[in-house]
Amino acid sequence: MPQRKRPVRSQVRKQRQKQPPSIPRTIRHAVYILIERYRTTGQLVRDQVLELFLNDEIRPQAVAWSERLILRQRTIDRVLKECVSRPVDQVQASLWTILRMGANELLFGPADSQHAAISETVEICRLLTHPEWTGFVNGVLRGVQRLLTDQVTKEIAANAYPFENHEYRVLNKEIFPDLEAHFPSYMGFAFSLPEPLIREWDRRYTREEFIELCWSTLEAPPMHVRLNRIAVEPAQWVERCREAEIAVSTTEVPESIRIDQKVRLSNLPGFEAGEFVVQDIAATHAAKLLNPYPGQRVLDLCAGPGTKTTQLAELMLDRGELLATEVSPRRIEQIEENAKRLQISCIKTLLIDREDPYISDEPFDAILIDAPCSNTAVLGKRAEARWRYSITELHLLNDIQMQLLDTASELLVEDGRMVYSTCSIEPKENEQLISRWLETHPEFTCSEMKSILPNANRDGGFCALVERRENSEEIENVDELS
Ligand SMILES: C[S@@+](CC[C@H](N)C(=O)[O-])C[C@H]1O[C@@H](n2cnc3c(N)ncnc32)[C@H](O)[C@@H]1O
Repeated sequence: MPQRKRPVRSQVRKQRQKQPPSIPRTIRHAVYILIERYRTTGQLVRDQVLELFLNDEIRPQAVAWSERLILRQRTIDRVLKECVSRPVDQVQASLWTILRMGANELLFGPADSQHAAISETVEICRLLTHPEWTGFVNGVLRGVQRLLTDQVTKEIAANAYPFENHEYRVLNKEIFPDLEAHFPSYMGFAFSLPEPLIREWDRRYTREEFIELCWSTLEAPPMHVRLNRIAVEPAQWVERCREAEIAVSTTEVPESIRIDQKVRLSNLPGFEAGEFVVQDIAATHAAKLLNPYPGQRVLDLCAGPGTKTTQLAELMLDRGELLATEVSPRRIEQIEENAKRLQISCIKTLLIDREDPYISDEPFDAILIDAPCSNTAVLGKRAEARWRYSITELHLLNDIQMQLLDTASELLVEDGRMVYSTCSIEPKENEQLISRWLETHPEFTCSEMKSILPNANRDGGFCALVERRENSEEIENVDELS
């Protein structure tokens, strides 16, 4: 992305006088504010959107447009560079944001709104009191429009980019890298993924698997809810949805139900009564692998916002002690809100210090370590996560993950069980990390692993059961789901 040159003092004064209004006047203006704040502060769109004055209808749309822009940023930039005649590093960063907004709408919005996409984006320049930008923005966006055709194809091609439903929208020029000579590079630009991740996936997967995986990073899978089995039977809940004419489907996991239409959570049966939480099927495996019993003393080490904590409590039939620890005060609040809504009383929360995590003098029977990770198994849901991925970041995460395993192992009773889980598909923070940790902890062994690749219907993820060697066999069972 182009870097803004350091402004001279008189320009700073001029810019201060030209402060844009803080209350969004239009949806595009809201998108501009959200993207600029994300660019300059790193604050996530979802975290900042409530600070803007937006009505309930416009807010989700502004979030969707902004997140799509962030997610498809690399593809958008590739197209824009084709249409911008001046050197890209001479375009101011906020002007580039406006170009990205227009290109986002042209490339991914409905075909019949192209005229509005250009004229309304140009209007943003005036709203921001930059009338001098209008001609340039208009010219570049008309260039993007000229690249578009109304054709789609099922095949990847250097003149086509992934659009929707596994179809590629055809451009009238080959602007992406040549497929035969530079296949991974094509994938990076067309699917808007960072180079280091593309290189990893190219090494690990066949071409078909690679393409399928990249498609899964573009859109969130359908929403699933996990029913609170203490409060409700799946068959009854599904029946109540059908009576309320809400389309849902049962899945291979009895308590996980797919929601097949757009609906507010509060309009699903039993929201207030705590009959369900939103949770993807892939995320349900870790707590089940830990399999805590009623009456046990259990630790959920990285618990916020509490989705798996409540699942552990349900498996314990709300009997015993379940300590949920977190380093984030906001996430502690969320765990407490979730426990309250689900009417679960065995959960206690504890805010801990990242550097010096004192948790308890008493050991635990079972421990879940749902570690912070690169999120590569849920990229379709987390628009910004792909841009955090790097080898350096992975090393930093590995240090935290190793530390969490150390902390947990010291708090486990002699015959206790611990499960390490991530929402990543990177062996470096999954299988390989567990192997490395076991090398320095020969008293432990891994007795089961589950690795799930994401696809159009579900997230991916990883979980591993780790037990003390005296009480367990060598690896019995490695379960690979793809
Ligand atoms: C993958 S999320 C956990 C999701 C949660 N288990 C659930 O199902 O809702 C990882 C969490 O670990 C927390 N975290 C990060 N570093 C930590 C540490 N050193 N100790 C404990 N928690 C940590 C983060 O704040 C984040 O909430």
